[in-house]
Amino acid sequence: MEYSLVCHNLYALSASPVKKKLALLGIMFLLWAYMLYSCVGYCATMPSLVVDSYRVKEPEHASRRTESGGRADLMSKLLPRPQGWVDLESDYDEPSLRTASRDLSANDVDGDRGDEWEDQARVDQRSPEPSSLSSFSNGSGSKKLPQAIIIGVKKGGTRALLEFLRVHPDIRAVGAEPHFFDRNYDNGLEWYRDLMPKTLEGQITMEKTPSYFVTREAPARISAMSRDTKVIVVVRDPVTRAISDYTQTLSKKPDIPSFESLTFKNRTTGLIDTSWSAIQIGIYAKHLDNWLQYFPMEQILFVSGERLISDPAGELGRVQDFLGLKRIITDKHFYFNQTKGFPCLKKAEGSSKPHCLGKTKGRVHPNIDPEVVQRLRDFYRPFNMKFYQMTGHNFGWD
Ligand SMILES: Nc1ncnc2c1ncn2[C@@H]1O[C@H](COP(=O)(O)OS(=O)(=O)O)[C@@H](OP(=O)(O)O)[C@H]1O
Repeated sequence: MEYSLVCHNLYALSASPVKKKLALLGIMFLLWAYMLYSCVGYCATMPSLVVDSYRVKEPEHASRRTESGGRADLMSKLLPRPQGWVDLESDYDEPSLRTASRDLSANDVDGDRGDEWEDQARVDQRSPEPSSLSSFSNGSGSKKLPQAIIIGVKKGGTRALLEFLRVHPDIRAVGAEPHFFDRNYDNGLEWYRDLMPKTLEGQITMEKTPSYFVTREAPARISAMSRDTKVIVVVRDPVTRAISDYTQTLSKKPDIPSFESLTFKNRTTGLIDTSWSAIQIGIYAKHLDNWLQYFPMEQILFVSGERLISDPAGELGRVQDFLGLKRIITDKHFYFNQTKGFPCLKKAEGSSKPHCLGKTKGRVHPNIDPEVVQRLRDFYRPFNMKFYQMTGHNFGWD
């Protein structure tokens, strides 16, 4: 009886053209609802760190708007959450490097992020990456702990390296700095894993947090996660690095003392203040010593911050070899942008447009008294020599 009723209804439906259209509309609606449902699910699986960190920076009215507006919330779920082009700065100094009077950026954690909104706007317009798309369509891929980490050094060129590496189809990376092995270790490995993008078999998960290099506990913690983790250190002339570090702080706190006065404990005796983190970070040999207690040299790759600017493809070639990847990132990917004064990508990851790093990368440094620069060169020389010896590579800073 029921069966014949259904048959009858189906027959009636197929008989009338109006009803046919209605049925078609109904099917389309169901398909649309299914896609919407899948899309919300997909977006919800994207790592929330980047978005969350932006929320911190969102103006108050914006967050109020999101809290009150269910629609805005739904839209924010539907829009792709990008991982990339977060030119955030590393302005967190490891507590061990802080002193009450000398750490000028102690209250300045992530204080430079606002400068990068320009870049972020570009990210939001980018189409999802191919691997994201495949995850979207078949739900494949899973979040894995990173197999390779850029551990430093602050102001060495770590952002440039990570953004260049992301062009490689076999590398997926977190955009923001997780600071797991220094600040957020208590959150546990599952928290950390959850920040990672989904990867397919054979893809490498990466992150960069430049403060790890100077964090005493970091090597032991990373080794405890996996002894096989590959670590990459971008090193730069410690004197220029210190000035770059100071320039970053100065951009946020224009009233800080001069570089010259911060450099010395006592200007008359010429005694360098090694408790100032800007100076301390550049004693690479000392920090490396700590890493060598946990990692063999073969698992550490040193990238020259200088060569990353003068020959990005050359340095990227070495990094791809180190990671066991095919050399896909080559000269063809870069062009030198005269206005920026730095190499830029012809096509950023997931985009067809050229891209340079944001304005907090490649700042104009203040002029520093040449005598002070010379004094710092003399100070770093023995540490640099030791570092060249340890790494078997002369970086040419002296
Ligand atoms: N391609 C390209 N574009 C722009 N900037 C480049 C590039 N390659 C290297 N660099 C240098 O990177 C320096 C910033 O280093 P980091 O990204 O490690 O800084 S941070 O620690 O994450 O804040 C930044 O330092 P400053 O010049 O002192 O601003 C740059 O010199």
